[in-house]
Amino acid sequence: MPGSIYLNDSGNFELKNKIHESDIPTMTELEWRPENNIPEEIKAILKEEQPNYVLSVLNIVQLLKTQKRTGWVDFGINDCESIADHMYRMGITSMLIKDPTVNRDKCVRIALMHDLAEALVGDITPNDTAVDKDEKHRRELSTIEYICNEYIAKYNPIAAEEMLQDWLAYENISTLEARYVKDIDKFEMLVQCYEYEKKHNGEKRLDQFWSAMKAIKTDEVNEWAADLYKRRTAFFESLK
Ligand SMILES: Nc1nc2c(ncn2[C@H]2C[C@H](O)[C@@H](COP(=O)(O)O)O2)c(=O)[nH]1
Ligand SMILES: [Mn+2]
Repeated sequence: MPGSIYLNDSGNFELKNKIHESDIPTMTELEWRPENNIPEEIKAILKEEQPNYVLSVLNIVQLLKTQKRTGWVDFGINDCESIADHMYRMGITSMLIKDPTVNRDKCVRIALMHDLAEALVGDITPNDTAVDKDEKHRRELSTIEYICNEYIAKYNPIAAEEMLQDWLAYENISTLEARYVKDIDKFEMLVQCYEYEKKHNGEKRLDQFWSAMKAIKTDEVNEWAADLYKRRTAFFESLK
C-alpha cells in the first residue's frame, strides 16, 4: 500500500513505498484530450491495415445524432432535439438569407461544422461552471484539429483544411457568413425554445434562453427574432 506509515528500527515513523514525484500525473497528463474521449471502436479504425476514414467520420458524426442538447435537458425536457438536429435546421435556415452580400453556401457549411467538436467535447451550456470559456475553447479547438488531421485529412486533405477553416471562421466570427451563422445559432435555439414552450402548454417558461436575443447582431435575423418574440408574448398572453 503506497505511502503507508510504519515505525522503523530506530524507533522513528517512516513512510513506506513513498509516492515518487514521477507517480503523480502532471497537469498536462490530466488535461482533457480528444484522443482520450473518442469511443474506442472509432479510434480502433486508425490501427486497421486499411482504415476506412470515411466510415470513421460518419461514426463521429453519429455522436451528434445521439447527444441531446444540454440546455433543454437542464430544464427537464428529456425528449428533446439532438446536436445534429440543431445544426441541420441551421443549415436550412442559412439557405433562406436574403442579404445579397452573403455567400449562403458558405453559411450552410459553417452551420453544419460549427458544433462538430461537441461529438467528443459534449454540449456545454454558457452557464456551465464546470468548464470555463477558455477550457471549452481549448477542448473544442483540439478536437476539431484532431478530427480534421487524424481522420478527414487522411482521406481528403483539401476537405479537411476547408472544414477546419469553416469551424475557425465561426469560432472567431471572422467573416460576414460566420456572423450570420452565429445569429442563426441563437435564432434556431429560440424557435426551438418557443416550440417546447407551446408543446408544454406554457407550463415551462424558458425565459432564461430569451436573453440570447441581445446576442443577435444582423438586421435580417433580428427581424426574424422580433417577430418570433411577438408571437411568443401573444402565446403567453392568451394563456392568462
Ligand atoms: N440554459 C441555457 N442554455 C443555453 C443558453 N444559450 C444556449 N444554451 C444551451 C443550448 C445548448 O444546449 C448549449 C450550447 O449551444 P451551442 O449551439 O452554442 O453549442 O447551451 C441559455 O441562455 N441558457
Ligand atoms: Mn450551436
